[in-house]
Amino acid sequence: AFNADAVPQAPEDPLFGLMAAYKRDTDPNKVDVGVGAYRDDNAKPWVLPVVKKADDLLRADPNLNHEYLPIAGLAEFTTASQKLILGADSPAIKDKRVTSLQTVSGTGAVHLGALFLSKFYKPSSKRTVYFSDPTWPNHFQIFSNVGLSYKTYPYFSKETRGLNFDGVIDTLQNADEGSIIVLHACAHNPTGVDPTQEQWKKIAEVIRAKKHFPFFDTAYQGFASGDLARDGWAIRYFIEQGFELCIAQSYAKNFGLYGERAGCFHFVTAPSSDAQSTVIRVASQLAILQRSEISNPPAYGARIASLILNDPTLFAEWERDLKTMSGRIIDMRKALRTKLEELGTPGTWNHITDQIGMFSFTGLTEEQVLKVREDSHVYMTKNGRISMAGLNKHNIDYFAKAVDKAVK
Ligand SMILES: Cc1ncc(COP(=O)(O)O)c(CN[C@](O)(C(=O)O)[C@@H](O)C(=O)O)c1O
Repeated sequence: AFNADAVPQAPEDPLFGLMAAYKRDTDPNKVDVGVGAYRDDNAKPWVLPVVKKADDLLRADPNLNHEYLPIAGLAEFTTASQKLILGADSPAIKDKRVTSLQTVSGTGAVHLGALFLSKFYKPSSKRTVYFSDPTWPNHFQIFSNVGLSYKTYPYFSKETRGLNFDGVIDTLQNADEGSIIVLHACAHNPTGVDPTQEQWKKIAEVIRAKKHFPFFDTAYQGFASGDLARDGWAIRYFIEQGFELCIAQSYAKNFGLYGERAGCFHFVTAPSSDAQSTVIRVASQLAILQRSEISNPPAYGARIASLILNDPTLFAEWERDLKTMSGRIIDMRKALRTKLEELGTPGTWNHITDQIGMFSFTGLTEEQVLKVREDSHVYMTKNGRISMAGLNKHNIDYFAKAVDKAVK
């Protein structure tokens, strides 16, 4: 007998709880700056025009069916995904040192990587995973679920509201040799603070010196700078430096395929004479894990993304759609900073425009976050993160006044 009555109540997921609370709120002025999902200037979800076009093409295909995909997913999708994040001229692709599997979005890729490492990365010795503090909250439970213990490296400086670079370096320097280091490739969630290229080079030096293993999580390529190659710079630099690493790649945001769960996992091995046979063995073990977890990944989102990634005209249109999203977010950053400065809201607000990507780490305290929710029906995560795409011409004045009221 199971005695399910012994199962304890789990806490509600903070983010999905916030989304549900927002949906329940009937106040006409309510503002959702919670979930990291793009909204247009009317606070509506935005189906990228290029995704609509790809959808029409897909539905017009008379050979379209609902057969299983291979365990590793749609090959034209994973191949195109490698080129997108590594660069078409990547030495890792040329040397066939990378293997990729289509996953259940970014979460599935982080999980598959964590599961693989828990089984094969220095299994006989103590392994520690390091996350930035703060990080995407789901990182903790994904890695704990596969039995890997974790610590954090300081990442955000409250004083400068920028990167605590010394904190990063010192902690990685003093971490046990050969730790797994989870790094946000660009548009850090939740802080919107990224290392400069010079700082990335120093971080790579420490990771090399300590024989750490880099695990990149990229969920916002194209959102940080609006330029896909630039947003992939850190990963490409590490590859140039010859690192062996993992990459979890989400297409939720940059294709707006949130609920279709389109993503990819890449394992890159270091240059060596038997790199290709290593990658083939790694691929075989990843396939066994994927088979037991999901058997094979969902087809629709990958087909849409693959059509766009593999067609130069659609790709160019996608880049324009990306600029529409990243451009509107930047406009909202400028507008919000200006409004808060005009209101004389206590504190400085340059970090709203200094930070990049989808989120702003406002600096609001937990009680101010609760206050802005109770008084003004504004929904942001309790760490003070706001998803800039939740703001628009119609609500930004109201939002700025709500923050001003909570902070004063
Ligand atoms: C750093 C990071 N990595 C991976 C993911 C997973 O994304 P998916 O599985 O949908 O591809 C997110 C999404 N994080 C959120 O945008 C966020 O609001 O933080 C939200 O979708 C979430 O799941 O929490 C993320 O921010």
